[in-house]
Amino acid sequence: MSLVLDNVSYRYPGSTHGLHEVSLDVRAGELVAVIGPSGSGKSTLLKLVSGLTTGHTGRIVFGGQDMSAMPVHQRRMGMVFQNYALFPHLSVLDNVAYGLKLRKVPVAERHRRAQELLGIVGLSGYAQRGIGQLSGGQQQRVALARALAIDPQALLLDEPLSALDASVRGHLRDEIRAIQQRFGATTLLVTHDQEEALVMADRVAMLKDGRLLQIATPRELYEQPASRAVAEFVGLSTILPCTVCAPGRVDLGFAELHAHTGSRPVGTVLHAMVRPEHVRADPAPGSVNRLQGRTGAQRYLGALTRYDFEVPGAGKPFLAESARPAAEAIAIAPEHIRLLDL
Ligand SMILES: Nc1ncnc2c1ncn2[C@@H]1O[C@H](COP(=O)(O)OP(=O)(O)OP(=O)(O)O)[C@@H](O)[C@H]1O
Repeated sequence: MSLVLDNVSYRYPGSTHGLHEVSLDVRAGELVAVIGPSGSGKSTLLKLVSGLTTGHTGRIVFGGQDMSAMPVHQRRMGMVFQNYALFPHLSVLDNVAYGLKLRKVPVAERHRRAQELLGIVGLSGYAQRGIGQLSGGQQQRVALARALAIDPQALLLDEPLSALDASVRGHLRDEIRAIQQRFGATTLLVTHDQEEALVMADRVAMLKDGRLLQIATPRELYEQPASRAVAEFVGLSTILPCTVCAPGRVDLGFAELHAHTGSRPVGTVLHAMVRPEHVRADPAPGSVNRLQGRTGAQRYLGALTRYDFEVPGAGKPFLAESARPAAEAIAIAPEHIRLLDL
């Protein structure tokens, strides 16, 4: 079932913070990751969809039905939060079966279903354990099994992996994605981990100051950010102010470069963005967009070295990545200069 937010706004009582005119459309079975700086409204968005927070304007429509007046437990949405919110006094099995008990499913049936889900999340032998006897990763799986037990039509995941260390996180991330696809659950995933968003999501929605800046596939978001705020938040880049000085050319003050200026008239002021992997080291003399300078700070990353390349007059270095740092010059192909309108 698809989830549609249509011009949704919410303000916390007595404050100006919240969500401002957010419209987005999550297709049936799609996983949309919600990213953005701290305080941008990610959790607020999820709480409004879940019904834990009420009082928005605009419409939240799930499966064609307006959810505004529907109580939380009728929404058939499975939720997993950062702190798991498991019941410490209940066994693993009873935690997973909890939502079914609320829905008055008979005991034998709910235990059967809970066992089945524990199998799916890889915890078959743990049904009778207490929550305190589980690792963080195992607790996270219980939370996921509990969310899935009610056969949800939507999954709302708020930083579900943030408490886990990197190796468990990577593994569980793949598992959550596989389970989500298997269940075909329409999913919103809040994360502050960009890599998690890019790897797991069909599309990524970026919020800032309670507003939706862009929703796009991970590739589009990285390669074609719609604004400077998105470009700065997603991945590494060098962003410099520039002016269109002729069709197909921009003036950065210290150099003129060939770039795809499109229909922008001469004199347009904007920003040029370059990703580090698109900075070519030591191009032949006479190459297009060749810039002379010197390599500054270097960080060895194994297969690659990430380094600063200082071009006189640029004001800040170009961030570059290549097998070996440039000795005296770099070049950036015109198609790799992304122009961002102000
Ligand atoms: N109960 C509340 N009362 C007033 N303001 C709140 C309340 N909860 C959150 N806010 C404010 O609303 C804004 C959005 O908060 P929200 O928790 O949605 O952000 P977030 O993007 O999830 O942040 P984080 O990444 O830090 O978890 C913030 O400015 C926050 O301070």
